[in-house]
Amino acid sequence: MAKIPVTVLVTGAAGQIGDAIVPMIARGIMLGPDQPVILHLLDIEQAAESLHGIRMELTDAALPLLKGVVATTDVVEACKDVNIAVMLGGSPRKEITLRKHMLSTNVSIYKAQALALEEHAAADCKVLVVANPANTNALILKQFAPSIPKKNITCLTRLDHNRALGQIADRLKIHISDIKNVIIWGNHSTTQYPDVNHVTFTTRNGERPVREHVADDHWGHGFPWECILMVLMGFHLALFTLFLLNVRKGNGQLCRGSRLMSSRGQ
Ligand SMILES: NC(=O)c1ccc[n+]([C@@H]2O[C@H](COP(=O)([O-])OP(=O)(O)OC[C@H]3O[C@@H](n4cnc5c(N)ncnc54)[C@H](O)[C@@H]3O)[C@@H](O)[C@H]2O)c1
Ligand SMILES: O=C(O)C[C@H](O)C(=O)O
Repeated sequence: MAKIPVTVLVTGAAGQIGDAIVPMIARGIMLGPDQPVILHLLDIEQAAESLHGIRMELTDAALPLLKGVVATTDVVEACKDVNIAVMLGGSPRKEITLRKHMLSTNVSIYKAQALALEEHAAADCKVLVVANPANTNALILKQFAPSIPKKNITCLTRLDHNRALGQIADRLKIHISDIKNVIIWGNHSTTQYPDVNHVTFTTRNGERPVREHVADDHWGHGFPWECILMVLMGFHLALFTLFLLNVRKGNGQLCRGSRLMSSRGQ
């Protein structure tokens, strides 16, 4: 028997991440190949044309699992009967800002959207907050949508763990599947502590501690500020300071410029 469609809200659907994940949700990548979906796409007036374009692309694709699309700039219409909300809407971080600098803009957006979800979404709605500061936005959402069970509200912070894995793999020229015991303490901000103290990686001779290995080689040459850090702090400490900074701030994105500031495709 065919399953009942699940209504999925994507806020900020016309943005970079929305553009990438909306077709994935419509193709069953999020909920499975036999789960029909109805998509509710929300964005602001300034993005209405892009939103319309996304809707037209979904129509053109004639996706078998897609049972309906509501593309709107009206938060109440967007939140009606929603079972799952993926919250991307908000301002992204620019090159010189930190995630906490997005508080004033994004928190007011999350308050309004929480009130609409509280009133119009399904009682057992599940919410994933992505827009930054993701953990604070999730907290605001919980405060202003008290009838949504707390355990149903989460925010995306796995990126920090993946980023740490990627940095270590890149550094040691190994695959991420060979790395164990990365820990991220704290939240998705510059106050987090990506902890490599217990990290090991697989070698032909068994498990080796990462800290022991990186102390031996010559990483960091060619970047003047890294060399300065190394002189000031000593090689080993500087190495891990750079690792901390890279994971906390997502420096790869800083290199790619403000248009690609957030992590589309990561
Ligand atoms: N938590 C994480 O790991 C993580 C990873 C990547 C990106 N992010 C965050 O996700 C968010 C989206 O990233 P992006 O690259 O798609 O940004 P983007 O700027 O390309 O897209 C954001 C979209 O939100 C829309 N928007 C703004 N205000 C809105 C509102 N009130 N209601 C509905 N939509 C609104 C914008 O018009 C835009 O289309 C950013 O806040 C970014 O910092 C978080
Ligand atoms: O840092 C950002 O603003 C986007 C995302 O949260 C990231 O860590 O890459």
